[in-house]
Amino acid sequence: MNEVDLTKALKRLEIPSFQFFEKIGSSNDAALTWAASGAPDGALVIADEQTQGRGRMNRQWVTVPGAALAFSLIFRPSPQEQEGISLFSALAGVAVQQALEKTFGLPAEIKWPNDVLVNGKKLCGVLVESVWMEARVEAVVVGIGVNVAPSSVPAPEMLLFPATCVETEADRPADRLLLLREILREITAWRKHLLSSVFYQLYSSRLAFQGQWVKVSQPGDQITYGRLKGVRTNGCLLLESEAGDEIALTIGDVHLRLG
Ligand SMILES: O=C(O)CCCC[C@@H]1SC[C@@H]2NC(=O)N[C@@H]21
Repeated sequence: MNEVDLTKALKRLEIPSFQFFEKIGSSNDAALTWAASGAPDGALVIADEQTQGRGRMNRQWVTVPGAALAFSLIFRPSPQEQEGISLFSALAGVAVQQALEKTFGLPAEIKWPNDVLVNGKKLCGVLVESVWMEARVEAVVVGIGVNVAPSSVPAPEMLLFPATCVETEADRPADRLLLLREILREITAWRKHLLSSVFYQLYSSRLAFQGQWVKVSQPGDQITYGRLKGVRTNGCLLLESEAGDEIALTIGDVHLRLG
């Protein structure tokens, strides 16, 4: 990946401005800095390699050069979007899921809130961070990491959840820039429908583990068990407890409950 190819790939997409780094700490950190100094809505930070890539709940996210996609988008939510800020996280999951389904014919699913799985293994993670100004969100940074080539998949002992990559699942070489284009196209298209029932239905219909018993690990070593019922329109996860009560969760890691 280089700046010239990237410029060509981003042509005719609604990306007002971008920063490319061959090597960076974390594209989310660069995007947060740029957001604080006036980055426009839709600006993109992309890196070929990250040395301090971050995942949800402060986990490490490894990005080796030449093998993955690691990028962060900066959004300036409109007054209407302020009502559904949490849906930017779902937007990233839906966009990657759709791009993989349409471009590679992969049976991609979304592990709530926004990991993308293929055949039960994770190939994309999303880290959403917000910049607040009093009660208003000034900017949302949506960081997306996709494992594209096999060398992007960390060793099993480094993983909390089994992982895979696009090329292994599609059984063919994958062009990172083509995939980036498709993801960005999906993000732009679905952002226009973020608060609509069509978006909600798509997100719900691609959710992994529907109707299955799951375990949700939350910060502070809290664990919640239940049958996965779906999501609310605001993106909360809905479980049904063994006693039949409804449980709504705003944060956590979903795993299938074994036994
Ligand atoms: O699965 C997760 O916990 C989320 C992983 C998010 C990784 C992406 S890669 C691009 C952006 N920069 C980061 O440091 N993290 C996100």
